[in-house]
Amino acid sequence: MSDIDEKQMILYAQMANLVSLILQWPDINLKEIAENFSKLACNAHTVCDGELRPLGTGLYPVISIINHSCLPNAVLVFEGRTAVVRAIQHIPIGSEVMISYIETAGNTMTRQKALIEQYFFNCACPRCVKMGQSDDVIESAILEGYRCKGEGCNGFMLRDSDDKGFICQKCGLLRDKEEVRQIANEIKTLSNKVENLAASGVYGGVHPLLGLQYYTCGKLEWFLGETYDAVRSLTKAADILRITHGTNTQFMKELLFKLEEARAEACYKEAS
Ligand SMILES: C[S@@+](CC[C@H](N)C(=O)[O-])C[C@H]1O[C@@H](n2cnc3c(N)ncnc32)[C@H](O)[C@@H]1O
Repeated sequence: MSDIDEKQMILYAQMANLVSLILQWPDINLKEIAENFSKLACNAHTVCDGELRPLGTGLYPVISIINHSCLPNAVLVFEGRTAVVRAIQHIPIGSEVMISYIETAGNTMTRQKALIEQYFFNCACPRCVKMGQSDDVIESAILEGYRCKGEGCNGFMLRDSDDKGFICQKCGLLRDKEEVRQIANEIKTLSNKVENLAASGVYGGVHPLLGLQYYTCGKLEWFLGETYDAVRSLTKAADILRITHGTNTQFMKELLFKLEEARAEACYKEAS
């Protein structure tokens, strides 16, 4: 038994014990409960909102028969509590529909670790088999993402709740407007690089995270008064996300509404 298996087994046994303590049933079968936790972990999916923020965990029997690939041909999204699988490329008859269980924007080592720890398998998808090759090394560098530049801190920067700037989730460092501008440029450069990779087939063409990156970038550009750039980014976001998310969700309606608003503002600016 590997260290990971042992750690997970201990965790499930502890969780089963907790259930037993809460329920206080005389004939409770601890082994069965621990096994059920283990089955749940392998078969459940994280329910997310339109912007892929996790809301909870759900068990969907039909969805749980779908295998994983880090280069999937379909995506799993949620419309409220309803799970929807959408093709993101043409899937020939007889080919397996595959979704990603994890964040595909991680580098190969990070993805492999996540899959082993939660799903107990070694992924041999077309991206994972390239581990260590030059393509994989370049991809890792691109996927490092935006990190806090605070001394000694490597936390991630996220938009703060007031939408005034970016705040590090680890050390609390706040970035001012000029730095937000730099971040927008970095995201744009990153998105363009990811788009180039997508075009070369590494991401399979359409990816919800790429669409969300354009969406974030468009909102930032709009916030900075760069309306034409915002229209361009929001249009790219809409082109991708209408495939991965459909057009009927509240999230997409908001995006399309923002795009219309940005277009109207751009027209007004041009006319005045
Ligand atoms: C949600 S289930 C998927 C359906 C499962 N293959 C079945 O037949 O019921 C998740 C489990 O399937 C297996 N699995 C999924 N994708 C895989 C892949 N690409 N390679 C190997 N095993 C995979 C792993 O054992 C994982 O824990």
